[in-house]
Amino acid sequence: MKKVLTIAGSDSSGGAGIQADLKTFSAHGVFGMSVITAVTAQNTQGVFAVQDITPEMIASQLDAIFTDIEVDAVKIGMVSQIDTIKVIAEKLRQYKPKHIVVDPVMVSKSGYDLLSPDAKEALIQELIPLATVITPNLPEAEVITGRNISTLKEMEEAAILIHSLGAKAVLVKGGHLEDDATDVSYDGYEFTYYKGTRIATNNTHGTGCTLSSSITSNLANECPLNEAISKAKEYITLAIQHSFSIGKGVGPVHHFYSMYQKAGIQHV
Ligand SMILES: Nc1ncnc2c1ncn2[C@@H]1O[C@H](COP(=O)(O)OP(=O)(O)O)[C@@H](O)[C@H]1O
Ligand SMILES: Cc1ncc(COP(=O)(O)O)c(N)n1
Repeated sequence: MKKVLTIAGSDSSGGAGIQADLKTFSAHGVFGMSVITAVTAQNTQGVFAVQDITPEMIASQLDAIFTDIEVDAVKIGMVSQIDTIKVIAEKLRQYKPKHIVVDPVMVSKSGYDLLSPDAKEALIQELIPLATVITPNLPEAEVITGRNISTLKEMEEAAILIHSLGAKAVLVKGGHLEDDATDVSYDGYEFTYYKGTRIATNNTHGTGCTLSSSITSNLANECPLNEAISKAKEYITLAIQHSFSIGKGVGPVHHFYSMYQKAGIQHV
């Protein structure tokens, strides 16, 4: 079985972060491991508190995994602080995993800063050059490039700029577009479009975490990048189609829809 690692924050409500990543890994038949960077007190309505894990403890978690287990692919999510970013980058440069998917998480859907505003530059300088693929949503791509982005053409231009910062490939996600939820990737040679019609639902908590974890699983399973992304797009689309309401706010996506269908288990 392939072994994949998420380096991310914990979401107590289970819709995003580490919890979404581990559910996605299980649904893809890969063995999931986690390095927790921060603990959030969070639900479907918002983020209420964050406690960052110390850089020393993050380094220890990474050492424990990499000195013992061969990791097939890594995904990076919420990284919170400058020192968190620095220690992760240092350890990944040391251990050199084959695939690194960077989801540059900045602000939660509920509007809370999950990345300290002063850490944006560190994320750009330290993590982008390590990325097999980086998966910004539109607001994140705007922060990284310093440009307004609202059209497919502007998404392509942003992808070129972010690629020039050192990522091997860039996937600009269109979840925040006005109409279709189409994503665009650029690998330095060509653009690829991953078309998606917008699903009318409020339950999109953790969509970005899920998409990047699905790409990570597919890369671990030796899919070429474009195939890893297009399969992940199919997975997130199905997961959003079968998303459901828990609590009073933005609900989670459904990770196990196909598995439950095959097993004849009645799903929500
Ligand atoms: N309402 C929706 N209908 C269909 N696909 C969506 C919807 N919202 C997001 N997506 C897709 O989910 C994935 C995550 O995108 P996005 O929501 O932009 O990321 P983030 O969670 O980082 O903000 C992308 O593939 C995007 O196109
Ligand atoms: C710990 C953690 N990591 C990532 C997200 C982003 O997810 P979303 O954009 O759906 O709020 C989150 N809310 N919490």
